[in-house]
Amino acid sequence: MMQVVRTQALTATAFAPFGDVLDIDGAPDKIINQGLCGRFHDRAKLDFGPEGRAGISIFNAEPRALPYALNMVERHPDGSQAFIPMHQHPFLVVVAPDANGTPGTPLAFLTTGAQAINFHRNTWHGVLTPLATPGLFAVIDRIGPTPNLEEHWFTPPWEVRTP
Ligand SMILES: NC(=O)N[C@@H](O)C(=O)O
Ligand code: NI
Repeated sequence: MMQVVRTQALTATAFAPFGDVLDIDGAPDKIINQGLCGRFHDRAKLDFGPEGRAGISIFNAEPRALPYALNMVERHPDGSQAFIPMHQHPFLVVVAPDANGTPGTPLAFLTTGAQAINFHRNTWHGVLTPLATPGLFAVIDRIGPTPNLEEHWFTPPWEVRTP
């Protein structure tokens, strides 16, 4: 019997146990560039571990559609991972709490199109999941000597649906 998880709007508060939401909500921390730019300063907890370093990669991902079969979540024990869209389309962000080494009930968020996210180290999450073309993202994550990947496959998959 397939279990259903309903999408909800991404907010910094709801996402806080899992990571950071990067957006321009509220006033900027600094006004720079002769008053022509607001800087929302240092808004993500980046973590690349003692052996790793920061890397920026570009992901060009196939768009998915809702309802979405969530077959797998993964986590990166050695570092954080940020998804920064290079477009303004909402995308799907799935996370799950850890329950003694396996994921608990997943949560599914839809971004506004003007949000980026940063998963904290070792947070169960769905892989990058665009919902439109281009599925173009900058990804900031750990480059290092270890695999830095743990996967958990759901059988049966969860079904991600809008409310
Ligand atoms: N594997 C990879 O580079 N990306 C995944 O970690 C992901 O979360 O999409
Ligand atoms: Ni990942």
